[in-house]
Amino acid sequence: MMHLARIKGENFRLFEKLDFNPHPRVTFITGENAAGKTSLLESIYCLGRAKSFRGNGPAELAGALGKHWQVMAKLQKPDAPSTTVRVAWNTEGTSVRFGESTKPSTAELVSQLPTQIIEPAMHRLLQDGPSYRRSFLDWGVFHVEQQFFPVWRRHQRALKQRNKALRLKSSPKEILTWDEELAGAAELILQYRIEHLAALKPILGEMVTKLFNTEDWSIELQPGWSTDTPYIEGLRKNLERDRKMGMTVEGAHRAELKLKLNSHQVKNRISRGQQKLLISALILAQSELMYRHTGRSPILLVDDFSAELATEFQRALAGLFAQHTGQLFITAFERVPAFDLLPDSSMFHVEHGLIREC
Ligand SMILES: Nc1ncnc2c1ncn2[C@@H]1O[C@H](COP(=O)(O)OP(=O)(O)OP(=O)(O)O)[C@@H](O)[C@H]1O
Repeated sequence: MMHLARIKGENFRLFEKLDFNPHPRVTFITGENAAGKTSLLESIYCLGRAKSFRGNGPAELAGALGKHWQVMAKLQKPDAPSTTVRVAWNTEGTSVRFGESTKPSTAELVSQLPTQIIEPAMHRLLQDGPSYRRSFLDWGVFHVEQQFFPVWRRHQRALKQRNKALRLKSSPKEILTWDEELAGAAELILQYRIEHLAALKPILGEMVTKLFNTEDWSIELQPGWSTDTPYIEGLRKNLERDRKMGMTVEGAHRAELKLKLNSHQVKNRISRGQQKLLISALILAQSELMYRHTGRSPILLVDDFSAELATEFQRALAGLFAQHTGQLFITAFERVPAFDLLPDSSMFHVEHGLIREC
């Protein structure tokens, strides 16, 4: 399986220098508070996404040595020469290098080095607004369906233009010029999302049934508009409302995923520990689907493994991770017995921005 074979960094947060050889399967990273565990995962995330997952701009990631940082890794693929990936920042901006390609687009990088993170702030995926669930869904569709990205981009462009025309109170004729493109893309996005969810359901179902000991669960897509009629008809029918609101009220950009467990919306009912298991199951199910479709698995970063979980849930989570076919990086304060369920692994310890193998 594709994996990162050597990771090096410079001046990345508290790491003046970073250089270690992770395990092709599972790398555990332990350390005290503020030792640098999350920063280490963040550096790997930057390699795959060219940005942080903590919502910080690139300048925030620069350490004490000045206004620059870089992260590099050797990406090893089965039966192929390794590729060097490098993401760097200085005051002129962020630059990315992927093998021979010196200016890959973010979409290219994301598709070449799929990376996912499970971290404490992810409870938003279940608790907060629909945009988090849409991003989750679309991440999976993007990696499984090659045609999705150009359609999604077309959709974003048409939506932006139509909304601009609505905001500027343009004439109905001008607004209508965007409808066909927007509607065509939105209908396709809906189809891709429906197909993805149908393929995801059985994989997720197996995980959820095992974790929660129930078959009473559901995941449902709300398309974002009333699908009784084609989207384009809705756009035309609701033109006056959209003009009044200054935006396109309905559409694929309003889609929502509804999750229920034991007949209740998960948002209102489940504990923090259960949320963590469910979010992990969602991400692992998508990873498995990606593996079945493309033969590739994402690199999975797991921050603060034990947080919110007592022993039994820790074992359940480790059991889930044991099914992951891709590379895993897992941080925790200390080694816990559940790690024994992932024996094909290496253990590292971080302290004040230094990493050493244990
Ligand atoms: N740009 C930066 N330059 C130098 N140090 C930084 C920078 N950004 C953050 N730090 C420091 O790095 C330290 C490590 O933070 P990090 O979040 O990686 O720790 P952690 O091991 O995940 O801790 P916890 O388990 O408490 O979440 C913090 O003390 C933080 O102040």
